[in-house]
Amino acid sequence: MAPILLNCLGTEHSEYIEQEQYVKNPHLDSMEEDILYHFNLGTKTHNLPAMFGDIKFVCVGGSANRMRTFAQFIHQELELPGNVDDIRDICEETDRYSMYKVGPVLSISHGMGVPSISIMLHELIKLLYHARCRDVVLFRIGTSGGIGLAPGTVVITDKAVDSFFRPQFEQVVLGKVIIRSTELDEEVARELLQCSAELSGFPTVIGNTMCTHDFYEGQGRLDGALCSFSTEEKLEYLRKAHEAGVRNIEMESTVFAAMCRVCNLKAAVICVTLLNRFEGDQISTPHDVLVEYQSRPQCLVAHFIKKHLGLIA
Ligand SMILES: O=P(O)(O)O[C@@H]1C[C@H](O)[C@@H](CO)O1
Ligand SMILES: O=c1cc[nH]c(=O)[nH]1
Repeated sequence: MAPILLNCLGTEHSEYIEQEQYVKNPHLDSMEEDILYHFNLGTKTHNLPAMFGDIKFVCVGGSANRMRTFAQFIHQELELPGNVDDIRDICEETDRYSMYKVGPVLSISHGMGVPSISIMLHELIKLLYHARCRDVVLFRIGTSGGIGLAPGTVVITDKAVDSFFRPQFEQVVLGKVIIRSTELDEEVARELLQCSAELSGFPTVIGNTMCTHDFYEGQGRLDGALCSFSTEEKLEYLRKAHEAGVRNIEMESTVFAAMCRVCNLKAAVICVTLLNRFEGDQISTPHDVLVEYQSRPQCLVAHFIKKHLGLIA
């Protein structure tokens, strides 16, 4: 079955794709009410422009605790009034995602894997649309497995690629495969690299990020409950990935890049590497070291936000 190319290589099939607004769905305008079910928010029950209209930066990451920590960190970094312990989870009545708003910054968890982040992104992008937000930049701040990098290195994604090293995301819609491009905003990536040079606290590189649909077999690990390949086959695959410019592996970047791109949202993926996959599969680094590693993408993004808000030169 031939795939449909949507917003890939300049191919546009629908006029609405070309509109500048964030949502790309002609059906939304005729709905009386839009319930963002997994956020427990809605257009009739909440005044979304009043609650979220000033959002300029959205940071997303897998874990609810990480995103609460980030909200508290950015509150301190922006020197906002009030107590960090009072920052509350806007989605506390659902247990799907956590969401924190700190001044112009929204911090949201997305769980693990493409389906989980994809549902979150549909509702987030509609939220930004209903709230009439403008000029929003999205960041995924995550963890990953590195390829040929020292653990703790931060990778700013150039292109998000699939398991065949292709810069694309495939979505099955009505039984047909739709392919979307996964290119990210080059300027934001360059600015983030510059932020890293200014902070000079940890190694940072720009490289391709491979997004898989599994942590174990899908990432060529030998330590899952199932494994059908040899150590040599694993290493050959990782070597091929490295040759294709892949520097880290995680599980959300392709759909994140694709949805942001179609919806005219500037976006970046910044993931710290927890291990060098040429050297092993198990994550045996002590907890306190992992916590410090996870803070690195947060520091980079906080620096970027402070520069954009004019708080630092
Ligand atoms: O944002 P996180 O750190 O959750 O991203 C990676 C990819 C998977 O979701 C998860 C696997 O451990 O970590
Ligand atoms: O190896 C790793 C580490 C974190 N997240 C992943 O998806 N893979």
